[in-house]
Amino acid sequence: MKICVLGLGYIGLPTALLFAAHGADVVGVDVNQSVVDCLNRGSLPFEEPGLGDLYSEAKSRFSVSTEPEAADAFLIAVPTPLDPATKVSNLTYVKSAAGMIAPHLHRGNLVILESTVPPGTSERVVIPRLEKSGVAVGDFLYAHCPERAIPGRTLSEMTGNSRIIGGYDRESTDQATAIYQTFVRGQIYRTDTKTAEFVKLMENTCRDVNIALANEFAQLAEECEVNVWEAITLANKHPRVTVLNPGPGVGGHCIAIDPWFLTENSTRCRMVSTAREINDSMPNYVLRIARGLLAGIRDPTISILGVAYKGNVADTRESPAFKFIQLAENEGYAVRCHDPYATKFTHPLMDLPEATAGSDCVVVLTDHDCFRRLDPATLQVRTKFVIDARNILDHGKWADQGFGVRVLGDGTPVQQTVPGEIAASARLYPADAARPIASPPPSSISLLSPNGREGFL
Ligand SMILES: NC(=O)c1ccc[n+]([C@@H]2O[C@H](COP(=O)([O-])OP(=O)(O)OC[C@H]3O[C@@H](n4cnc5c(N)ncnc54)[C@H](O)[C@@H]3O)[C@@H](O)[C@H]2O)c1
Ligand SMILES: CC(=O)N[C@@H]1[C@@H](OP(=O)(O)OP(=O)(O)OC[C@H]2O[C@@H](n3ccc(=O)[nH]c3=O)[C@H](O)[C@@H]2O)O[C@H](CO)[C@@H](O)[C@@H]1O
Repeated sequence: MKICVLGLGYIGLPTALLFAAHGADVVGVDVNQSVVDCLNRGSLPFEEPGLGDLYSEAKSRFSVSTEPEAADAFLIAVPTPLDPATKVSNLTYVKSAAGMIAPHLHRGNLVILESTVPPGTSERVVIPRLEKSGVAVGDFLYAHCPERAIPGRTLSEMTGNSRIIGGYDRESTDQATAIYQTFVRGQIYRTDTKTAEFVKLMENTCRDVNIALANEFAQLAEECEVNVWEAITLANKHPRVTVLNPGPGVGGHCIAIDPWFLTENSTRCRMVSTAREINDSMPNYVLRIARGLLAGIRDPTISILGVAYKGNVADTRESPAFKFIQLAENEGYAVRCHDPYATKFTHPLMDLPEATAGSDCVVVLTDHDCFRRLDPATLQVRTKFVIDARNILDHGKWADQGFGVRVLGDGTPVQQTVPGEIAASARLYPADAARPIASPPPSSISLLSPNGREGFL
């Protein structure tokens, strides 16, 4: 079996390597020459736990190119970004990938779309472009097989998760199922292409709405001067309640985008767009807290800890840090950023001492594990304020070092946080107490539920 995988990013590369490691001959195709050069040098274009070992294992059956070639199966894993101005999906890359496959497509070949797309895209956009080959769908096989793996645990989820296979017809579903069964240990569920497209978007929209609810709870709790972290922990003791974690906003290439794909053609949606609005407003809310702390300080400097969209990853796509920084700079604050994982960002990334030197407020935006262990005694700040927008720091330790500690959702009225103090409710419910961990989590796990339940990431 020869498989041609178009798009060697966070999804396409691990998928291509898994196929190769399980016996297929794989040609990985990427239009970005630097990705191809990087792989040809034997390096990886990004980091993901286990990917280096998998690359070594798969190397002998894996080659890379900027052009597709004839194969038994083609898999499309190219980006599907959101147009920021219109909030409509940008299908340019998917269209181009289908157009690149067409000249190589033959009767009996299988084409799989893994990219996340609005419902109906396979039928309306992808299949017609593939048919320009002169082969009609039915004579070639087609399936939409959305990816569910979570960055930071991509390989274990790609192999262990259940999958949805949405075939154009029975034969397409059978063939696609057979290919995935070479490495997927999870259950495979069969459906049609449009339902598969819809299911993927529902999954991420469900998560976005639930995070929005947690973020709204955080704001409501503060209005009531209640610590939301304690409240969530207790609410989650109910057997049928699972509240997620509030935070500074929702980023990444999926959760912040896919709800718009689901609703882009709808005139009915209310809850989905409201959830997007709430999550997108969280940087404003965190900045409001900073504004309260920094009032009266001349030429204030904010130090951002974490610009990646979530803990223990380098990816900054759609990170809430972008909006927070832009708002902070518009407010007249100087901003200095530190992130031990991220390499690409709009602002210079500094090491920790440089990013915090002379700072008036440290703001934790990303839940990298290394921040949990940070020793505040080593920081040469000017004013000792810290805002923990992820509830991950050892708050007692920071307060002992003279920091005024403000945790997102801790219920402290802004004006009551003074240097050297920790909010009473935050002291009552420090991060470690709020998130008991029964056994050490895998290093890639960054978010634990307040009650430490599995499946909470
Ligand atoms: N990253 C995730 O966690 C994740 C999870 C599930 C689903 N998805 C979906 O998978 C798709 C890919 O996402 P990603 O994060 O891997 O993207 P990515 O940006 O990491 O990688 C995509 C790659 O495709 C290449 N490319 C663009 N056009 C091409 C073409 N015509 N032919 C060949 N290569 C081309 C780009 O150069 C890039 O290297 C998206 O639709 C995304 O929504 C992503
Ligand atoms: C349904 C689902 O699980 N889908 C996953 C998701 O992967 P992801 O990495 O984008 O997802 P998250 O980890 O949820 O992060 C998103 C943002 O939400 C913030 N967040 C999270 C939890 C919380 O309680 N409070 C928060 O504030 C977090 O910091 C970050 O900014 O989409 C992928 C692509 O489709 C899927 O493949 C993958 O299965």
